[in-house]
Amino acid sequence: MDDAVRSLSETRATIATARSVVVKIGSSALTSMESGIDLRALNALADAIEARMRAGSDVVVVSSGAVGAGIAPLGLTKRPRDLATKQAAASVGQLALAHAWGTSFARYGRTVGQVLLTADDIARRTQHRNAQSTLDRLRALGAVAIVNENDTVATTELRFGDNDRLAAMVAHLVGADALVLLSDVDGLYDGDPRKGGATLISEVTSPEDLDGVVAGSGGALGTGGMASKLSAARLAADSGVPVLLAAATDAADALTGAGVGTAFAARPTRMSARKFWVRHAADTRGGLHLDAGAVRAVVDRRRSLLPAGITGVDGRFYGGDVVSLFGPDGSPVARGVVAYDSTELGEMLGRSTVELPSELQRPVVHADDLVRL
Ligand SMILES: Nc1ncnc2c1ncn2[C@@H]1O[C@H](COP(=O)(O)OP(=O)(O)O)[C@@H](O)[C@H]1O
Ligand SMILES: N[C@@H](CCC(=O)OP(=O)(O)O)C(=O)O
Repeated sequence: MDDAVRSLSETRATIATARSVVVKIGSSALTSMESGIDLRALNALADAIEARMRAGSDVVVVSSGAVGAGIAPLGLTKRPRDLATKQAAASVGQLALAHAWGTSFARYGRTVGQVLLTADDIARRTQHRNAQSTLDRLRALGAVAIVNENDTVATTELRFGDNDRLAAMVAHLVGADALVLLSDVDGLYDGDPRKGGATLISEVTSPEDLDGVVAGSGGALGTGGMASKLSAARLAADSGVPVLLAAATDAADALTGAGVGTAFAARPTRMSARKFWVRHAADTRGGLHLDAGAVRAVVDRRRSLLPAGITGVDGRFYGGDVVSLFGPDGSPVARGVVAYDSTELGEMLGRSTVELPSELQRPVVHADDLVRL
């Protein structure tokens, strides 16, 4: 480890030396309303990413900017608000964006592959695994994956909502050691920096560091603003991936030394892929209502859920689906993979395991498939 890395905090040193990195670039840093893609900015980003790859890291790029890149070519003057025009702009812009990344990395003889994902792809376990294999294979072949949401097919319900969240999901999907969010702002401030008087926060190590922080909306081209970056940083950190939020114009510094921007510490142990999927990615198909004893067993004592503590079943689901678990007051306390169909559970409710036939004696939700909220 060189001296520069040694003098950084542990979180920054981890990001600076991470073997596998997801780099997310926001629309505001890559595109403008008047002229679409900013090729100079994109080339500078590709330079910084290529340098990091040559230093031995694998990099996956999550690139926003499809809608932003489609505005000028379609003769529009502002970011569209309605879904159909946004999707039309994205279809024009994504083509230009992927082409621009391809041309830029070609300067180094590096190939790029386009990976467009919807939230549904991450929520369904087989698609999730397929996306994982594609990203792994691209990496193994030395190509850079350029990931974006599949905007032209993602409907309101199936959207990630913002690419910060998508990037945090991808970081977990590829087992990244660090996530770098590059934007038009040089880090997290305690208030909206556009309003003046705000102070840069250099490091976030616990939720208390965010007390009093006002995360405002984004620019004219950005989607989620600072609130979505904070929630993505929390999601990544919660799953064991440290995050650096920095300005895209500082990409070279962010990717070589990690000495700029705001660093978010990760929790020490990485959540298993299965638990991450249950907690953050999977759609829930129904719910189980628990009595107070079952909530104590599942939440406090980390036990499996047995039929005796279940008082009600919501919705129709099948064994293997993810369901929500609710406490006696109706608030969600956990999520987990259910072992039985909703129709089977009806007769099992409230009964102790020994009273049930042997084929119904497995826990309803096994402790290994259960995440507390
Ligand atoms: N507390 C805050 N700290 C930093 N930036 C903030 C804050 N609140 C609001 N912002 C604004 O969030 C913007 C970045 O969000 P956004 O436009 O969605 O970026 P991107 O396109 O990179 O995803 C910045 O331009 C900044 O003005
Ligand atoms: N998928 C959209 C990006 C949406 C988005 O999250 O944008 P941003 O807040 O700039 O990261 C696009 O490419 O335009």
